[in-house]
Amino acid sequence: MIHVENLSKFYGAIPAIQEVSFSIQQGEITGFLGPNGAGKTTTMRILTGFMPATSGKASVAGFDVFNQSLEVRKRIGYLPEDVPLYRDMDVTSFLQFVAEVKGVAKAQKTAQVDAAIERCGIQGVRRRLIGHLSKGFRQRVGLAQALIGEPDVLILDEPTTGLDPAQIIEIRELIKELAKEKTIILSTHILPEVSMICQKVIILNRGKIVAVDTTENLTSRMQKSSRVLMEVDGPVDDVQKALREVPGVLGVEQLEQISDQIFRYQIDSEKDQDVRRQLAAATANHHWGLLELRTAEMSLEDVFVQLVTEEQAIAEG
Ligand SMILES: Nc1ncnc2c1ncn2[C@@H]1O[C@H](COP(=O)(O)OP(=O)(O)OP(=O)(O)O)[C@@H](O)[C@H]1O
Repeated sequence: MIHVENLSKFYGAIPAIQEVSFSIQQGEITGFLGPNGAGKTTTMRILTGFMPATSGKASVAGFDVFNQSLEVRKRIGYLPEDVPLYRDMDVTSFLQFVAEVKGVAKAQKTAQVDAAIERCGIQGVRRRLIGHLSKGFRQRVGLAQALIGEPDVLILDEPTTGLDPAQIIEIRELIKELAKEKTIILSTHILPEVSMICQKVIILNRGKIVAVDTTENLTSRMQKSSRVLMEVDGPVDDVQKALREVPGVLGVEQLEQISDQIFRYQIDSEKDQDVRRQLAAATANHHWGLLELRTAEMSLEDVFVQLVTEEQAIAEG
C-alpha cells in the first residue's frame, strides 16, 4: 500500500531524513516512533504530498506522491500535529466545508459527514462551535475530517499529544476501531502507545531508520538476556551474594527498598535460561521470605534506548 525508497529531505544544508526506506501493507497499523526531531513529521508530510522530498521515491496505492499527488491525496486522510480547525465554525459546517475542499460529490456529502460524525462519536456536539469543545473532542473532529473522502490510508501525527489520560484512552480505542478497515501510520514519541496500538513499528532517530519490525519481534530480537524481578525479606548484602551465585545469573541489581529488610531485586540471566527455580531455592535455603518472583518483559523503551545507543556508538566510531 505504501512504499518509500531512499527518501531524503534537506532543509537547506540540514538533513531532516536520510535514505529512508520502508513498505507498509494494506490493513497494517504502523507506529512511527522516534524522539523529537527524528524526522517523523517530515516523512508524513512528504507522504501526504504536502512537501516534496529532496530525493528518493514514495508511492501510496501505486500512485507516485510527487507526480500524482492529487490521486494520493484522495486516498489519504491526514491528521496533522496541529489540526487547522476553524474555531468559529460548528462541527457539521466544518466537516461539510472539508468535504467540499476534498471534492466529495454533492450527493454524498451529507452521508459522508454523518458517517464521520458517527464513527468519531461526536453526534452530541455536531452543532457546537469547535472553539467551545474540549481538546479531546477537537481531536475527534480532527479524526472525522481525516475520514471525509473515505480514504484507505490514515496518517496521524501524534494523535494523543496534549490530551488527558481519559481522552488518550478514548482516542486510542477509536484508532484501533478505524484500523479494522484502514491502513494507518501513526507517529508518536510515546513508547507504550506503539505496543498498545500498532502491529509494526518503524523507529527513526536523527533522520535515519534504526529498525523496522513487528512490535513483538523487535522486543524479543533485542532481548539479550532474561530478566527476573524478586522481592525478598532478608539481609540485603547476603541476598545479593546468594542470588549472584546461582548458575546462569549474569547480574543482580538491587532496586527499591520496601521496608526494613525487604528489597526488590532485578536479576539478569543468560537468554533462554530459566533460573527462577534456583533463585527460589537459594532464598528458601537461607530461610528468607520470598514475597514475589516473576519474569520481566523487556519493554519497547529498553529496546529503543538500546537501538539508539548502538547507532550512536557506531556513528561516533
Ligand atoms: N521547516 C523547517 N526548516 C528547517 N528545519 C526543519 C524544518 N522542519 C523541520 N526541521 C528540522 O528537521 C528535523 C526533523 O524534524 P521533524 O519535525 O520531521 O521531526 P519529528 O520527528 O516530527 O519531531 P517532533 O516530534 O518534534 O515533531 C529536525 O531537526 C527539525 O529541526
